[in-house]
Amino acid sequence: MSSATGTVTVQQPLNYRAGARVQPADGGQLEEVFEPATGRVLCKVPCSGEKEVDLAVQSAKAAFKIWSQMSGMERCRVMLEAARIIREQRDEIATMETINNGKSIFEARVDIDVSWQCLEYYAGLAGSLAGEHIQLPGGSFGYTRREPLGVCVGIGAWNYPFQIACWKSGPALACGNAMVFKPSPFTPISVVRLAEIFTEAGVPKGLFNVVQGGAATGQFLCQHPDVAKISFTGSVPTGMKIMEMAAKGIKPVTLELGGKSPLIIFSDADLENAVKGALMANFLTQGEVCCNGTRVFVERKILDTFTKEVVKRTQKIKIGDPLLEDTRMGALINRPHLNRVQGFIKQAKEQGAEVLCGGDLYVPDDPKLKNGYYMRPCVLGNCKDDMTCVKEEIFGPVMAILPFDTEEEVVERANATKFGLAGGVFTRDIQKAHRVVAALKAGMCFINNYNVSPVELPFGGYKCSGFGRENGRAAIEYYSQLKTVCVEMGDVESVF
Ligand SMILES: NC(=O)c1ccc[n+]([C@@H]2O[C@H](COP(=O)([O-])OP(=O)(O)OC[C@H]3O[C@@H](n4cnc5c(N)ncnc54)[C@H](O)[C@@H]3O)[C@@H](O)[C@H]2O)c1
Ligand SMILES: C[N+](C)(C)CCCC=O
Repeated sequence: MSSATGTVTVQQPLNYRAGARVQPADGGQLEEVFEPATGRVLCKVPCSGEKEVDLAVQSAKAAFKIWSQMSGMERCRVMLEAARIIREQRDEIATMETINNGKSIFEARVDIDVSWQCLEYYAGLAGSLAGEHIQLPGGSFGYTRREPLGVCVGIGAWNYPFQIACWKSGPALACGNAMVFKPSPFTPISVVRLAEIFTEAGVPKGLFNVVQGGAATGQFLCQHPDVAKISFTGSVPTGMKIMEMAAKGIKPVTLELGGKSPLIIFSDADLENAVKGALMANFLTQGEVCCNGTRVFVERKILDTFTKEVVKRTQKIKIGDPLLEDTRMGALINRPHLNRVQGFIKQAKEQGAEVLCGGDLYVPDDPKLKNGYYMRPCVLGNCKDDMTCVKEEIFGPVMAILPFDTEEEVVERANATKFGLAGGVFTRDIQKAHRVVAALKAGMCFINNYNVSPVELPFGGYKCSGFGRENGRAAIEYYSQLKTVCVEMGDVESVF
């Protein structure tokens, strides 16, 4: 694949089954895949039908028999090798991600680093997965075994295509499972590279398969009788459908869904860090980040100073060709999504919010970028809690600033949402910081920073933002099951 913006075409098949790229056995409708930076079509991908989904699941089932019998240490070695290859190919994979997603190359490299770190982390855990030994009366005893689930399905969103696949396959494979992964039809490219890397590293052929397609393909996967678990990253409405399908087969699910997270800035915060934190909380990946702190509550005493500084720095964000080293904001994922984000800004204005900066379309000077999906990052002032822009997930570069007066008031307002993915607080008062995060109804809270993602820390939501956890030791619980064995050392005392 050539690597300059506007020059790429993707020709190889993007399904991956039994250790090789394949055309789907029953590929139906063709999905056009766009390069967000230019609006060009990168390729057309056939959506996998029921037959291809079944072949992928059967391929995973066969590999599961081998992989699940290997020791944790053997699995560890293979996963470490996969992590090493990703590290070695970091720039190439990051370039693919940027071309398909539109995010800056600077950020894509960070995503790839987080990806190999995730595989390394779970490789490290694989060798120490163990149960317990429990003594019982008369010398009898019991023990528990941590066993894999079987074939797990991963369904991903388009904002972190490679990273999401690693966050799911890392713990799944470490626990001895196989996986069939379906990326978003908007970003089908980089995950196939991950599949190749796993094979190169030495996983049994078929252990990690990729099927391409949209909702229909996803449904075939979720409904397949040989699938043991579904791990989904995406929107709340799709999450509900996934849960309904999983319920029919009593399949466990992990749901990583949307958010509308609060970021609370107290007047005693280090202003420089708070401003940087607010930008990190809103403008990574063009604002298309599930855990973004898009409701920025600012203590009234510092509202003007904080807002002025945030606006000044937001206006300086370098937008443009995402493959250029100094670009910090690339293109949104596609035209309909850009229009949707613009619609939210229009509605915000109608409802009385003030656009303090940005929000308009951005047309780069470079002629090859003129059909790309760019907009200027936006800061909204004069926001009220009941405005649509404050209640709904926009999933674009739009920050809403809301003043507050007391701790009690801001905690109540921060929690007044159906979502509960993340939250953040900036203050120098350590007791206040811990008190506030303890009161926030959110799964991932940050104190004096935002949107950092160490793989050692569990990540996941409360309320409508989902359940189950990715990353950290916690994810092991969601990719394994516990078998209890009760061992009698004496004679059977029968009641009959
Ligand atoms: N919590 C997290 O970790 C996290 C991370 C990234 C994105 N997200 C959320 O994802 C959303 C944006 O992503 P999106 O637009 O790709 O979400 P989406 O729900 O439209 O799609 C997500 C995935 O589900 C598939 N899908 C759609 N309908 C399906 C169905 N009926 N059955 C099975 N699969 C189906 C899609 O093809 C895609 O692969 C946002 O709400 C964002 O907050 C959450
Ligand atoms: C890596 N981040 C920035 C924490 C994002 C995690 C995935 C959410 O969309």
